[in-house]
Amino acid sequence: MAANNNSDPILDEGGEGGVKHEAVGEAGEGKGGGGAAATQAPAAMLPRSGSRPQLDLSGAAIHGNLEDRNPTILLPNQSDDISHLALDIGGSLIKLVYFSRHAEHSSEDKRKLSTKRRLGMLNGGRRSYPVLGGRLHFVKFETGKLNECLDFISSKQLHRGGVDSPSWRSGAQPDNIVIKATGGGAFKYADLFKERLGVSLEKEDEMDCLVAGANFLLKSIRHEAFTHMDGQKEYVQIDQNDLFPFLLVNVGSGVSIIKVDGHGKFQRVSGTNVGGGTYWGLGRLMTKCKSFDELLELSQRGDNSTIDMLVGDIYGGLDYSKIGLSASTIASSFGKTISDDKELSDYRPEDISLSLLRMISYNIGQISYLNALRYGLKRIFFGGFFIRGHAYTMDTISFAVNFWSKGEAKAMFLRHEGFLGALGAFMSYEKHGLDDLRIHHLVERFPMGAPYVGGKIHGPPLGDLNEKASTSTLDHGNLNGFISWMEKFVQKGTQITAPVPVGFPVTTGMGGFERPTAKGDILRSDASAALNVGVLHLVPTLDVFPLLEDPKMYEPNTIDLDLNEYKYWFKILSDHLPDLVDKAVASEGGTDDAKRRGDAFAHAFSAHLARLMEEPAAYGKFGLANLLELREECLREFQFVDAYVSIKQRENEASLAVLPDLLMELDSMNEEARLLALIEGVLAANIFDWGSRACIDDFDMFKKRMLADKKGQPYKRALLFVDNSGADVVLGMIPLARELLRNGTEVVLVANSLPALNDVTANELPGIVAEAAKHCGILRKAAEAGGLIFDAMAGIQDDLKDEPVSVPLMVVENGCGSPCIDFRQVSSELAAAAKDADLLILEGMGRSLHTNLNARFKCDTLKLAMVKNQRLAEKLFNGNIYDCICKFEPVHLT
Ligand SMILES: CC(C)(COP(=O)(O)O)[C@@H](O)C(=O)NCCC(=O)O
Ligand SMILES: [Mn+2]
Repeated sequence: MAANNNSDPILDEGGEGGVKHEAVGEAGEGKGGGGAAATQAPAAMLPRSGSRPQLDLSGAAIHGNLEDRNPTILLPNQSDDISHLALDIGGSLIKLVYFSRHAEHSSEDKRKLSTKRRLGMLNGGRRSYPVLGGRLHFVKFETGKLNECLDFISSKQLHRGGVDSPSWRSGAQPDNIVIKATGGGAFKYADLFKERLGVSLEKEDEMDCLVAGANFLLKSIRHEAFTHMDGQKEYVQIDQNDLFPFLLVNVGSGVSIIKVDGHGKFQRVSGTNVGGGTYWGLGRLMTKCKSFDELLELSQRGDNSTIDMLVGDIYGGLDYSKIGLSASTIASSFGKTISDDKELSDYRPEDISLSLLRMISYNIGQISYLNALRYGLKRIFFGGFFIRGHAYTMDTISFAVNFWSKGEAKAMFLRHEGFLGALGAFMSYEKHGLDDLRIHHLVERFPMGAPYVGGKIHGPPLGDLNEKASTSTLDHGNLNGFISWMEKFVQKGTQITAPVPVGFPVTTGMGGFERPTAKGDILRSDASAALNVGVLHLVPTLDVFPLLEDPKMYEPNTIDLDLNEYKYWFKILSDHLPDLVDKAVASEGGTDDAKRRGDAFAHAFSAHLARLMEEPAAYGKFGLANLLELREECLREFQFVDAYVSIKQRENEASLAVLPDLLMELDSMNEEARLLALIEGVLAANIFDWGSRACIDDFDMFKKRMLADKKGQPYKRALLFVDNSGADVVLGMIPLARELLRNGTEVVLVANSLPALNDVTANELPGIVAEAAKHCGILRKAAEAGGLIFDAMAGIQDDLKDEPVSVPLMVVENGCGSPCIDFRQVSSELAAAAKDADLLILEGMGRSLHTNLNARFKCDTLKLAMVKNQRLAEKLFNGNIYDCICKFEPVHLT
């Protein structure tokens, strides 16, 4: 399976987290590696892989000539002095945490800047949090391969603060660089670091670091902690106000048990010398295994009953039920080996490994439980290299804790378990900037390491994309008589339906506690954990949407992705992949380079899908929205700026051509008929199909609010979350916006920050509105007053004061680069624009069906979508494909 094939260079990381050390010096971020990325033209135009705004624009001012198309924008609060690298050098592994800053492009900044001015967001002094725009990467090396680690640091110039740092740019040789490090190796290898990199290691206390790392993770990452029982991972939402005290058990070579009472407040209350080193040491002696992972892998196929003495062995196969012991409970680890006159060589190494693993895991679980009992703690978090995401180890520990505590105490594990110390060391920099981070400032991405930068792409080629048959999937029905513009807009969409050959892996749940279910040779542990821990994008400009009724209870995804759902969406996405690759390659001119990147993208995305099929919870709690966003992020990683760019342009042009007719038709209707035509128009244009029934139809309620109640009180400000380019926005949402403007409502068009499928972006929208405004006085007046038309002509209204101004029509970005929206993480400009809003209109399947169908807001909300998927229509509404949703949720009724 691709996801676990470490020799596949798609997985060969080295650039952006993940793990692989094999790729040292090869990949990079398009700068440090000095590889081919720098020579690729599209790359130069693309903010790499960040679907979120990254700069702190507070206090921004334009320097130089204002007439200049791309004037320099000075960002006084965008600080340079950010710590970049910290290390945890353990006996087995070296863990690196490093930070890379992320630059954004001035053309985008201009639009944002003018929007922020209009929203009055440039007021006030400095931010309340330090600047963190950038990414936190997690990388591991075996300590035995320390040289590779040094090469990696050197190739990326991490010890000099990265390639962006002033010292690097000026070519100066800084002679007194200090890097924070923890773990025994910080002492042992200090001289080597000085010799090879010219840096001094500043030692940080290991316990301090472990606790600081754990506290940071539990505070800042939404799905960091999980339970693991019977092969099932379940993410636990930690209440920030109820985090302390807890027990932190770090299982490294030995085991430390720490009672944590708060930030920097902890006590090492116990420990045991029987830990990971014991398992590895004894295991190595008894099985001749060459590595820890090999030993762990052996255990997967083991049967410990040949070695351990079980209760049933003593009680003639019976349970000892009086004291609650089943026949299969281990009475004595390795107990059977005393009575036989067998030699070591008579036992299977697999069985030995499993017996050892169970012995040590139980023991750790039991000692941890006893300490939790001693201090009255209910939560025990386990970390350290011994766990390494190994399902059976976690199950064994969980079982022990559950068993001894009779279900009272909970064993939990951390996704970044191996990085607690390194993270803590990073936090020990004076200006690490992580202290004030909130969950909503962090976005985790799972890059594959962009292997097209210098590496070769292995695996079967996708074949000649041009040879694939195209079929039309759009079916155009009747127009119900009154929307004659539709006829003029019939344009055939094509879709390639050839499937990508990616096998369905088997389930990997452990399926019961007593014995690990054999699951081939795949060990989902450190070896493949490269794909489990992503890169943390730190985005200080993200906010929680202020109109969410209850942010704590909010869950963006409408359906849970269980394995069955995964299988279904896996197939949909796989089926769609060749078409997407085709479009992406064409969008970059169809060059050889674009083809190569297209292949790489397809492989990388297929590997993600395969990984998730193997373990749906591998990347944290992952819903359909995350899956759809992952695809967009994957495209961006392979430097596809906008796969649908020309399709979008074509459809915008075609739609704009028929807009005048539509507006004329609408204007000839009475108010009531017009509102119906407008809402039907939005729904029809969302898929470009109709003849459907409404499975949720609150139109009459909305009409009452808009028409009957309006006279006294029209909406003050409506946020219209737009979806697709072309007919959807031009012939659906813009006419609806126009109607609201006509009623005296301010309209904020909210669009994606970055492209996703054929969705219109916030950068494209002013141009489209300006074109539409040519045909309509209402739009023209509103767009001019809001400065939109000036934006579209690439100028900025610099005469605007810094106070918020009431503008009738404006465009803001939503902070997303996905077809869906997670209202826990939106752009700060959207959050600012929401302050005075009393109507939300969410449009399209991604934003109002896959996500937010059940979301509640503090103001009236209209959700409009065409259900373009049969299964979903059946599942959610007992309906059919192309049914419509017109869901109106006025606040006074809730
Ligand atoms: C990707 C989408 C969420 C985009 O829909 P939109 O938000 O543009 O209405 C949606 O088209 C979708 O779920 N497509 C997959 C459905 C299918 O192919 O059956
Ligand atoms: Mn869309």
